[in-house]
Amino acid sequence: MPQPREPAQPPSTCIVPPRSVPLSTTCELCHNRKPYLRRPKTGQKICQPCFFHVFETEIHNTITSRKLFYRGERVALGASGGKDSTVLAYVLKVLNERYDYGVEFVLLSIDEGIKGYRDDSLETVKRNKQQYDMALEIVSYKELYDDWSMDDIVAQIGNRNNCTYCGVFRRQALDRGAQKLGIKHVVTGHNADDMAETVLMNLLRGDTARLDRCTAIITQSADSPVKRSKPLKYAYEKEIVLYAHYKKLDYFSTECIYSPEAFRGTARALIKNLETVRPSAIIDIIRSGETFALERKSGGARLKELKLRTCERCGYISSNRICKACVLLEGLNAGRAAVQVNGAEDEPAEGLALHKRLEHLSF
Ligand SMILES: Nc1ncnc2c1ncn2[C@@H]1O[C@H](COP(=O)(O)OP(=O)(O)OP(=O)(O)O)[C@@H](O)[C@H]1O
Repeated sequence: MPQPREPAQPPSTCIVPPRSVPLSTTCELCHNRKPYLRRPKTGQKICQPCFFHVFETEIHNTITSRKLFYRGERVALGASGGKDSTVLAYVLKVLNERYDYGVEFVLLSIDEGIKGYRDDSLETVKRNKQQYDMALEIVSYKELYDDWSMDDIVAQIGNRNNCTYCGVFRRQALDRGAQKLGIKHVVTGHNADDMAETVLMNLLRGDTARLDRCTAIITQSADSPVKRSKPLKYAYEKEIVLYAHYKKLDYFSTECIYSPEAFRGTARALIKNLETVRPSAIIDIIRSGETFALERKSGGARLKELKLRTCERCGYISSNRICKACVLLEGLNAGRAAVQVNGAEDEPAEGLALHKRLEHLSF
């Protein structure tokens, strides 16, 4: 495998202990080599080869115990160029070869159209394509959604709600990209920290229906023929960063330039604080989410009853007459028309109604 480029500087979350911190004389796993780092997940002092081995083996165990793949399967890998999906691509390649999974992985990138962010990260994915010898498919919002890029959307609606648009569009775009490739399974780089955040958010919102299903490693929504899975579900973000750094993986480390969803940011900060005092908090929150025994009320039953049909606007599979992406597009296009007619930058008359509809959409 060709050697990836060295990252410009160590990642900010790198937690290699300073040289002055005394470590026990031998690695706590192999009892042979000198320890090199303290493992974020367990606090064990271990050497670098053991860190690589334990990190990769845990992902392999997740894959096999949950039977994520089958021999001969073609799987699309949601590749954003960021640390999580880059580590996922690299580790899946390593494991596929080491354990002979017999799976074909294809990189699938969505170009949301964010200048200074996604254009740069896509360059990273193009290099990953060469480094990992995987095919790459790029699908853009502009081609799928009436020529709208995220930059255009933010210029029209402002920073509020932009993550909602991006989330709905990206979810469908990944599905459509996979379908274009004739693939029915997309893996994403969601990690343990992301999972714990989601559990906490659903708990804080009192959203028991989502709490019940948000920890599932394999998901398939009622309006999608494509299933999703998260092989990094139990991998700590800090370990992903360390792994990428020590392996000198080529990834893009800039955050999205548009403001993240405030509530998720707060949950993230809380998780990070909890992790500082009790590293197992992340895995404990996921385990709690997995084992909550919730009485299934209307939410769970409704999903099963939903019938698949095609959206009357775009023809793509949907559980409603009009798919969520088209509902959002309708508002955007109405706003664009209003700006063209009035020549004004004011929020369109439809704006308020659209915000109300957004609140009713379940993402
Ligand atoms: N533009 C994209 N194209 C393809 N897949 C994407 C894209 N954006 C996100 N994903 C997938 O969704 C996962 C979670 O995305 P999220 O936006 O939370 O980014 P992240 O946690 O920073 O992950 P990463 O480090 O991989 O960018 C990513 O790991 C990736 O698999």
